[in-house]
Amino acid sequence: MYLTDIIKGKVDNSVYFIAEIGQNHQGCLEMAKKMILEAKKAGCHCVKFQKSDLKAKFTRSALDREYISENSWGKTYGEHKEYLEFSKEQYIELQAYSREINVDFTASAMDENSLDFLVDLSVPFIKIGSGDANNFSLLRKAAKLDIPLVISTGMQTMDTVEKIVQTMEDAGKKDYALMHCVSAYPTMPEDCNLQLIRVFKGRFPNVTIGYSGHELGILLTQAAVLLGARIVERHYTLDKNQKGSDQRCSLEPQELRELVEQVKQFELNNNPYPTGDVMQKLNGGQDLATALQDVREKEILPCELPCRNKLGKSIVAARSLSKGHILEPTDMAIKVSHPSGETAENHFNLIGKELIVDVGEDDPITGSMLFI
Ligand SMILES: CC(=O)N[C@H](C=O)[C@@H](O)[C@H](O)[C@H](O)COP(=O)(O)O
Ligand SMILES: C=C(OP(=O)(O)O)C(=O)O
Repeated sequence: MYLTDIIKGKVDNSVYFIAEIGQNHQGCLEMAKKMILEAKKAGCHCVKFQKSDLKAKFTRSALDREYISENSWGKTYGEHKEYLEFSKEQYIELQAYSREINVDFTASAMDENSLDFLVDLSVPFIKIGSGDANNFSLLRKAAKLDIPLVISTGMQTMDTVEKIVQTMEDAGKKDYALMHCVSAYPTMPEDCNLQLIRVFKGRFPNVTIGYSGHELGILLTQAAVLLGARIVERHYTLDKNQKGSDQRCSLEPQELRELVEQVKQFELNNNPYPTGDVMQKLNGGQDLATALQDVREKEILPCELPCRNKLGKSIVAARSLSKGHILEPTDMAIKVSHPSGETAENHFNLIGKELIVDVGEDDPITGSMLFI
C-alpha cells in the first residue's frame, strides 16, 4: 500500500504503518539495517529516521550545553546528537537497503536544510515532527513541494493546528496528513486524548488523520485506529532496555507485529467507531476508558512541557544585528535555543519590528528586545 492512496482518500479501510526508528539505532548502521528488516517482517509499510542539520536546528549554545543524562551519547547535547546522526552516504545505503526489501524509507526534516536533503533523496513523503509544527517558515517551504507531508501536532494548540491547515490550503497543498500526537515519553493514558482524532476528523474532513503515539503498549493505538487514524507511527526498538530517551515508549518487533495483525482484523471505513463500540471491541479496561475521556479542544499539556522546553523551536538572530535594525524575514532563524526566544509561531509577526539592542548571531530574539 502507498501512503498517497491513504492521503488522497482512495483507501479508507486500511492503515499505513510507520516504524519510527528515530534515534533508537544507537548510532549504528548495522543495527539500523536490522531494524529496517524487522519492521518489514512485522508488516510495517515504512521505516522512518530523523534528519537534522545540527547547526541549522540548534543554536551554538544549545549544542554546547552539557547533556548529563543516562541517555546521553556525548558530554554536550551537540556531541550527543552528532553521534546519533547518519551521514548522507549512510542515508543512501539505508535507503537502498529499504528498497531492496520493499519497505518505504523516509525521515522527519528537522530544519530547512534537512528538508532539501530529503527532497534530493526522493523519499516518498516527508515528516514534519511536532517540534516544527509551529515553524511556519519550514511548513510554507514544505507545502510548496510536490511530495506528500505527514505533520505531527504534539505540543500545539488547536489554534496552531488550524494555522497549519490554513498554510497548506494557501499553498494549494492537498496531499498531506495531520497526526494527533502528545509529546510526552511515555504518554500516560489520561494525557493521550484520543478523542481528538475524532475532533480532527470533524474539523478537517478533507485531511487524512493519523496518530503518532508515545504511550506504553499497543492497546491505545488500536483505539486510535478505531477512532479514525489511518496512518500510525510508533517508535520502535529491538530492545527497550537499550540506552535512549525514546526506548521506554517504543514497541519491540513482536509488539509491532501484534499491532499490525490486530488492526488488520478491524472493519474500517471513513466513520469513526462510537466510543462504546471501541470499548467493547477492545475489551474495555481502565486505561482505555481514561484515554477515551471526552475532550474537545487541543491544548499544550503540562506533560509536554519538558519536551517543549528541550526541543521546542524559537526565534533567534540569523546573523549579528545592530540596535535600530528593522527585522526582515532573513534576519531571523527558527532554532532550538537555550534560553529560548519568541515562539516560532510569531516569526512573521516580527517582520518590520525595530531592535532596541544589538543582537549576536544565534542569540534569542525576545519581545523585550523590540520597539513596540
Ligand atoms: C520532539 C521530538 O523531536 N521528538 C522526537 C520524536 O518523537 C524524539 O525522538 C526526540 O528526538 C528524542 O526524544 C530526543 O531525545 P534526546 O534529547 O535524548 O536526543
Ligand atoms: C518528532 C517527531 O515526531 P512526533 O512529533 O510525531 O513524535 C519526528 O517524527 O521526528
